[in-house]
Amino acid sequence: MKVGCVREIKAQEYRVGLTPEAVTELAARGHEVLIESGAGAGSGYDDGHYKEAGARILRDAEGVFAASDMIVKVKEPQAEERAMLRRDQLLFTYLHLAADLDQTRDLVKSGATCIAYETVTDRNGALPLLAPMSEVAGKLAPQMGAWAMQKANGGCGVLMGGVAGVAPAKVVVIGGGVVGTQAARVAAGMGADVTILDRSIPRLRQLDELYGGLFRTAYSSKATTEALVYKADLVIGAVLIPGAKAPKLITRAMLGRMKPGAVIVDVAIDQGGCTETSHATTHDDPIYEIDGVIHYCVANMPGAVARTATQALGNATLPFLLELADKGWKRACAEDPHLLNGLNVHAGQITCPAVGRALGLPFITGSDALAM
Ligand SMILES: NC(=O)C1=CN([C@@H]2O[C@H](COP(=O)(O)OP(=O)(O)OC[C@H]3O[C@@H](n4cnc5c(N)ncnc54)[C@H](O)[C@@H]3O)[C@@H](O)[C@H]2O)C=CC1
Ligand SMILES: CC(=O)C(=O)O
Ligand SMILES: [Mg+2]
Repeated sequence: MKVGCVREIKAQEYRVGLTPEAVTELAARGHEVLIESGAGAGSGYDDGHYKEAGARILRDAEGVFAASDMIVKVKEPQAEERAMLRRDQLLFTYLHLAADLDQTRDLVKSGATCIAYETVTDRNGALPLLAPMSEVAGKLAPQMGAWAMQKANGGCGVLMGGVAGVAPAKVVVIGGGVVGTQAARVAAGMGADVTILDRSIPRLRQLDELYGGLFRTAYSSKATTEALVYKADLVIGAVLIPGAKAPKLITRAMLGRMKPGAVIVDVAIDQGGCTETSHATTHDDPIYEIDGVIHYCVANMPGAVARTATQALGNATLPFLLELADKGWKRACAEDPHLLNGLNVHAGQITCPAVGRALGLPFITGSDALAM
C-alpha cells in the first residue's frame, strides 16, 4: 500500500502522524511511504530521518494526497485538505466529528473512508488511540491552569501549592478518566487541594483505592458539581461520552457564582466542551474571559509538547496502522471489531451512530459499511 503523511496545517500544531520508527516498520513489510518535506520538523524529525527509514520525500501535500492509498495524520483534516480527499482513499487521524458539522459534511461528500483515532476501542472498553494524548493533555492542564490563574492573565492570583501558612488552590476535576486522573495527579503533586468528580461509581472506587491520600473523589451530581465549582480556583473539564458531544455541566448562570478570576481549563473542548460558554481557542490566543471567569479551551493541547506527544501517539497507532496497510481497511475492520468502532465515515455515509445522533444526520453502522 502507498501510505502518505503530510505536515499538519492546523494553527500551532507541531505533531506528525508518522514517526521514522513507523516508516521503518511499514517499509519492512513492503509498503511505500510518502512524506511531505518538513512534515516532522516540529517534532524534531527532519527529512533525512525519514529517508533513512525508507520513505520517499515529496515536495508538497498535494503530491502526497494524490499518490497515497492511505493518509495518516494527527488532527482533523482542514478544509483545504478535505478538498484533496477522494473516494477510494483511507484517512486515519483524529476527527472529533460530533462537534464539527462542516467537516462531517465535507468527509461525507469526499466519499473517502475515514477512521477516527478517538473512537477506536480496546477489549477493556477503553480508547487506546485517545489515551496517550489524554495523558499528555491531562498532565498539561494544571500547568495551563496555574498560568491562567496568574494576575497578568486575568486570573485570581492564587498559587497552586500555596505557601506555609497560606492555603493552596482548590482544584476541581470533572471526569475521572485518563485526562482527569493525570490532571488530578499533577495538580496534587503541585500541592493543590484536589477533588475529582465522576458519574461512574466503579471508577470513583478505583481512583479512591489508587490515589486516596492524594486527592478526594465525589459523585458528579448536579448539586455536588455546583457546590464544588463555586469554591474552586481552577476547574478542569475532562468528561467524555465516546463519539458524542460533551454534556454541558457548567452553565452560563453558574459563572456568576464562581470566584472572580477562577479558571476553567475545558480539555473536553474537542467534543464541544463541558461548559456552556466554551469555544475552541488556539495556542496563539488560548484564553478569554466571560463573567469574570477565565476560559482556556485549546483543542490540540498536546501540540504544545509535540516531541513527547508524537512519540506517544506513534507508539499507540502503529499496530493499527500495520493492520490497515497489510490488509486494507475492509479486512482489517472485519477482523477487528475495535478498529471497526473507529470507522466514522465511508463512501458518503456516516458510519458512527454517536456522530449521526449528535449532529442529527442519517447514519449506518460499521457492520452495514462492511456489507456494502
Ligand atoms: N483538548 C485537547 O487537546 C484534548 C482533549 N481531549 C479530550 O478530553 C476528553 C476526556 O478524554 P479521556 O479522559 O481520554 O476520556 P475517558 O473516557 O478516559 O474519561 C472520561 C470520563 O468522563 C466521565 N464522565 C462522563 N460523563 C460524566 C459526567 N456527567 N460527570 C462526570 N464525569 C463524567 C466518564 O465516566 C469517564 O470516567 C475527551 O473529550 C477527549 O477528546 C483529549 C486529549 C487532548
Ligand atoms: C485528542 C486530540 O484532539 C488531540 O490530541 O489533539
Ligand atoms: Mg483535540
